[in-house]
Amino acid sequence: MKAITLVGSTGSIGTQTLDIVTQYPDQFRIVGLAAGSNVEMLAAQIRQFRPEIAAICSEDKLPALKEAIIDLDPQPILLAGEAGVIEVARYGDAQTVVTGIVGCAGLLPTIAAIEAGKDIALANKETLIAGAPVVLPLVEKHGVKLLPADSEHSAIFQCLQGVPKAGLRKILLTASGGAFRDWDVEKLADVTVADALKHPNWSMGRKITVDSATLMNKGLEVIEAHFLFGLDYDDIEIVIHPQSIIHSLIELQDTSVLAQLGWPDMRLPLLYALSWPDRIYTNWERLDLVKAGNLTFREPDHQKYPCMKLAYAVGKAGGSMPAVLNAANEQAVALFLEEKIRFLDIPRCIEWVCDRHQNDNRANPSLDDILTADKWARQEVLIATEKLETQSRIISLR
Ligand SMILES: NC(=O)c1ccc[n+]([C@@H]2O[C@H](COP(=O)([O-])OP(=O)(O)OC[C@H]3O[C@@H](n4cnc5c(N)ncnc54)[C@H](OP(=O)(O)O)[C@@H]3O)[C@@H](O)[C@H]2O)c1
Ligand SMILES: C[C@](O)(CO)[C@H](O)COP(=O)(O)O
Ligand SMILES: [Mn+2]
Repeated sequence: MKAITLVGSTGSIGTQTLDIVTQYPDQFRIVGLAAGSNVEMLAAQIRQFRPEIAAICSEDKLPALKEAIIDLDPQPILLAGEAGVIEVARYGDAQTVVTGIVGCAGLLPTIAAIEAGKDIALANKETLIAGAPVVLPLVEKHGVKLLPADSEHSAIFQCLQGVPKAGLRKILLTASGGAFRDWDVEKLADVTVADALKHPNWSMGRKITVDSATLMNKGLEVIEAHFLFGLDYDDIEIVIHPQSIIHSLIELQDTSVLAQLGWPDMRLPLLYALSWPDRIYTNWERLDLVKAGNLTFREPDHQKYPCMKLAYAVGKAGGSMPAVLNAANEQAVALFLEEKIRFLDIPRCIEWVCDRHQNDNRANPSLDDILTADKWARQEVLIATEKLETQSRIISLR
């Protein structure tokens, strides 16, 4: 029985992970749960999974959480705030921590889990994109496993089983193309939040769904793949695959290509991150290639979606620049979701902020450097939106 802790338990990744635990009570048990502010759902999860410890980040929600489970005996340890979430991440005999927190908010809990010797089932990609210069050495130092749960990186990881490290030549990251893949570029100026949240294939949290629509999710995943698998950026390619059946591919030195296929269902990469190196039998719908139908592929449109090239350039720059890109994206997407900026302002703001960090890029950033860069970038986005508004200047996109 594997003991797991789940941070971000009330979100898309979190609830799908708990669906797995519910289906396999003989395989998994929950040690800790942590959420942001959804006190009702967290209370229900505590009641169902009876963790030893739980935390809610929004401190003002702690009294309501205590009240909601006051009848439980024994009581879990209940904590609040960022410190509480961090404590959950490092607590007890959990062997694996599933990182389902959205954004760079997942960085410190992930570091705490690694330092406590826990394997990481990595769904939260922002943690690695922003924090790799600190996270990867800690993974090495503490001898823990970093198991990819992002669907593409799980596909690559699955294909790599049994492949010698020197055998890998290229990674081919597939992309659905997001909500606007069939829209004319002229129409993107006026898209609404509701439009952007209509992902063609996956049901996900709001932030990542907008990232899929801007293709920044794919740009972030290029950086994620570089850090996870060590390939140069020029050997990581993006291919648009509208059906999201092939979850990515690897090309080997002899030009052979291996792929992992399945229905677009995040439970599969999550389950493999928890069961690796074993495989657990499921009664989930098997892939039916005839039912899946035609599998098509096309080149990414870098004119329509500048976020991908921006991410490649930032990844190659390295240092603290990926942390700046990530934070600027988080802030810009949040402003878009609040209907304070337009969809096309997202890449413009990010590029403006990254341009302004170039001379301050820290080649080997410490954790403090990363956190400082993150905070700076979020502030800079607010300045960028004013510039965009007042100067109505169209920043030339590369
Ligand atoms: N969803 C997918 O299919 C998918 C696939 C691949 C990778 N990912 C990655 O997985 C991560 C989560 O994505 P998601 O779609 O599950 O997001 P989501 O549905 O928005 O859920 C985010 C979770 O994080 C919690 N949270 C937010 N801020 C927090 C904080 N400061 N401390 C503790 N918990 C906090 C939220 O809590 P409350 O709701 O209680 O506020 C919620 O449980 C992202 O990094 C995403 O890129 C997601
Ligand atoms: C489900 C997924 O892994 C989230 O990262 C996938 O990447 C989303 O689809 P898209 O190809 O980025 O649109
Ligand atoms: Mn993905």
